Amino acid sequence: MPISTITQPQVAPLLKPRTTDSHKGMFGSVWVIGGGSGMVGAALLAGRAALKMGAGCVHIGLLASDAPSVDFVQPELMLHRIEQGLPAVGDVLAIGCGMGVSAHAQRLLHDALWLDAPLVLDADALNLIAAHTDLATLLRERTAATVLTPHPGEAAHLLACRTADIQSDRPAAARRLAEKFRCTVALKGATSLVSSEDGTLYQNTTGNPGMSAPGMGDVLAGMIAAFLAQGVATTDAAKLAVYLHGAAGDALAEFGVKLGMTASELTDSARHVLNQWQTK
Ligand SMILES: NC(=O)C1=CN([C@@H]2O[C@H](COP(=O)(O)OP(=O)(O)OC[C@H]3O[C@@H](n4cnc5c(N)ncnc54)[C@H](OP(=O)(O)O)[C@@H]3O)[C@@H](O)[C@H]2O)[C@@H](O)CC1
Ligand SMILES: Nc1ncnc2c1ncn2[C@@H]1O[C@H](COP(=O)(O)OP(=O)(O)O)[C@@H](O)[C@H]1O
Repeated sequence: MPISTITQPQVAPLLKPRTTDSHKGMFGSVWVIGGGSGMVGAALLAGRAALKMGAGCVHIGLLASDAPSVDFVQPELMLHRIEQGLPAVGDVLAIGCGMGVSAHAQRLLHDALWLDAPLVLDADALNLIAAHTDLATLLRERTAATVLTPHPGEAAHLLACRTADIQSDRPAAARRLAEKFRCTVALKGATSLVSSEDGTLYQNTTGNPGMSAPGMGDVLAGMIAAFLAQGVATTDAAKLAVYLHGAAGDALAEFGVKLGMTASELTDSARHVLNQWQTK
């Protein structure tokens, strides 16, 4: 099956310019659940990215016992410590960033998979699904939109193979994941691939090695969630986010920010690129 390349003219119009009488209620609410002990930053990065991609409101549910109650860098975010069950999440839930694989994380993911709301599953949510067949079954049986965002290591866990096997035939891996779990899949890495549920493949050519830095995947998960919350269709949201994420990295590289690029800088760059597209 041919693989089409994602282009700016395809993805830039997917997010419509705002009307003059718009209000925040029109742009959806995103919840991010993750941030276990020592990895609160992953959930903050995802939540900040969702906010800066235009989501109407963003809540972050943190598992860490020492979770902060406010993000002083981005006080627009609403932070919650999740001690027990899944809260009433909004329009879209991104779950897994820095979440860990504790029994608590496993229970939260179990309940999330039952939700009739779009989900973005990243990082430890993927590792948990790889490790627990009941979660994998729930995922396959979901009817609401789901996007999986594995890096090659996570993809290998999900397909019970080695990272090298994934890398040796990335298109086959992306398609197998989409068909196995009946989801849209963004298989990350240099030249990320997006597969729709039916196995249609799209390759992304934006991005550069400066992006091989911690937290970049957390930002991508937040971006996809924000676009879903704003009404972009599932596979389109993944394509838009993957292309824009790479383009934001390329814009930073053009300014000489290569080695030492940070995920926070990439988020701001993505906002800049997105706004440039909207004014053209
Ligand atoms: N600030 C924070 O709080 C942050 C927290 N974070 C959180 O940390 C948690 C652990 O997530 P993580 O991805 O760092 O580790 P992990 O799942 O063991 O995978 C690493 C292994 O995967 C592979 N691999 C990955 N990419 C590859 C590629 N392109 N190409 C090829 N292989 C690739 C490679 O495997 P190998 O080649 O060794 O088999 C590599 O050794 C998670 O919850 C995350 O959200 C992070 O987001 C960072 C910021
Ligand atoms: N060499 C590269 N070229 C293009 N994109 C890259 C490169 N290295 C990393 N990326 C992108 O950065 C992100 C890294 O995500 P991930 O591995 O999940 O990191 P983390 O877990 O630290 O957030 C992915 O979207 C990936 O496509």
